Amino acid sequence: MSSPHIPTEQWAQVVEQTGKPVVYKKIPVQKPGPDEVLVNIKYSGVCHTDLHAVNGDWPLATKLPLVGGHEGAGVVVARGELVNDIEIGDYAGVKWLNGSCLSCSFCQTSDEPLCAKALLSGYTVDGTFQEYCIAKAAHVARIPKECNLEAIAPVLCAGITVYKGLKESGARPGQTVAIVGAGGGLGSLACQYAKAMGLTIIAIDGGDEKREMTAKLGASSYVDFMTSKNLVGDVKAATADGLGPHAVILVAVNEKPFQQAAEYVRPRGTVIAIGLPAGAYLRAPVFESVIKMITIKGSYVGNRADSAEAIEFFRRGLINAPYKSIGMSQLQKVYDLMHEGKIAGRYVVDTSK
Ligand SMILES: NC(=O)c1ccc[n+]([C@@H]2O[C@H](COP(=O)([O-])OP(=O)(O)OC[C@H]3O[C@@H](n4cnc5c(N)ncnc54)[C@H](O)[C@@H]3O)[C@@H](O)[C@H]2O)c1
Ligand SMILES: [Zn+2]
Ligand SMILES: [Zn+2]
Repeated sequence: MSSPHIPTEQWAQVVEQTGKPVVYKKIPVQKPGPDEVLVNIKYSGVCHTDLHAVNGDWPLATKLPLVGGHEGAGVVVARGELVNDIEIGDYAGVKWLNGSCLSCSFCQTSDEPLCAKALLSGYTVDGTFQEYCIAKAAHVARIPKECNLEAIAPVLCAGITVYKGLKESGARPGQTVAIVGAGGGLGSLACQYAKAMGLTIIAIDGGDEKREMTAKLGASSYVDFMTSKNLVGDVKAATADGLGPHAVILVAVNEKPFQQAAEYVRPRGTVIAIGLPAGAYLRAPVFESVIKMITIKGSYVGNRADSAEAIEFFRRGLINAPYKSIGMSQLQKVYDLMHEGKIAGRYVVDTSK
């Protein structure tokens, strides 16, 4: 394939100052290093993590100025001289894990997200809210040509993360999982992955739009956290025997549900914390946790194999989560809606607009 034309300047959304609106402006296109690729990002999903980065509310500093975004789907347009397993013209995805050292004990044992030297797209290195983004070739997601780049973008963080979380929960086909924050970006994908895995789903979120959406995505019941007078009782009551769900996937952005899950999870059940509300703590009653033999775990994105598997579920047509499209120039509007909790599903930005 002949080399594509690569401009020297491009449009990007830049965080110049934490806590301030993002700035839509032209910035230079970078050149990939020896072990990197340059991906012409066509579409990027907007994850709540991007909003945490803009707000600077996590105990981990971002680079500044910063180009956010880590659900970027596009086409490889250049590669460094050491890269020989991905071709110019291939579809590729830039994920949260932009790169890792590949040689520490975590990288060696497929726990790359735990690498102390991990590079994080849209956080410690520039991400996908630009037309051309750099990523380490080893970590770039391989996307089959038959996949729609717009629809697959949310899989690159939300999909991979919830797929990994569901696996970490140990829930088996036929068992019940509660998805907390089911109407959001991660939650809507969690509904689809859980359905594909043969799990019964209790969706927990707020409002009727999310109730209707999660029902379409495969949830068999819905508990509205905004109107429920006894959330713990309502979640338990949503299981056939009233003993609670086998697993709980926490993808909400508030602390409260992180303090309730241990109370309604089934004896021997597992609570998986994925959402990262600022300054929040998990809470569990010691007595019940012990006599119910509960497991509580964190789950953080996924490794390269998890990523490939999550993409394969999508390629097979098992994952159809709703998304709304908008030009990248409108990114701040998406953040404003997200801040208000008004987004059902995911927003995907088109970098050409
Ligand atoms: N662990 C990881 O690897 C990982 C990866 C990606 C994102 N995240 C984090 O996951 C969180 C969710 O991200 P997102 O993009 O899906 O956000 P989102 O804003 O799209 O969705 C969050 C959902 O939580 C719901 N919610 C709020 N309070 C709730 C409550 N009390 N009970 C039930 N639902 C409630 C909201 O209504 C919303 O639908 C963020 O904190 C993000 O940073 C973690
Ligand atoms: Zn994310
Ligand atoms: Zn490492």
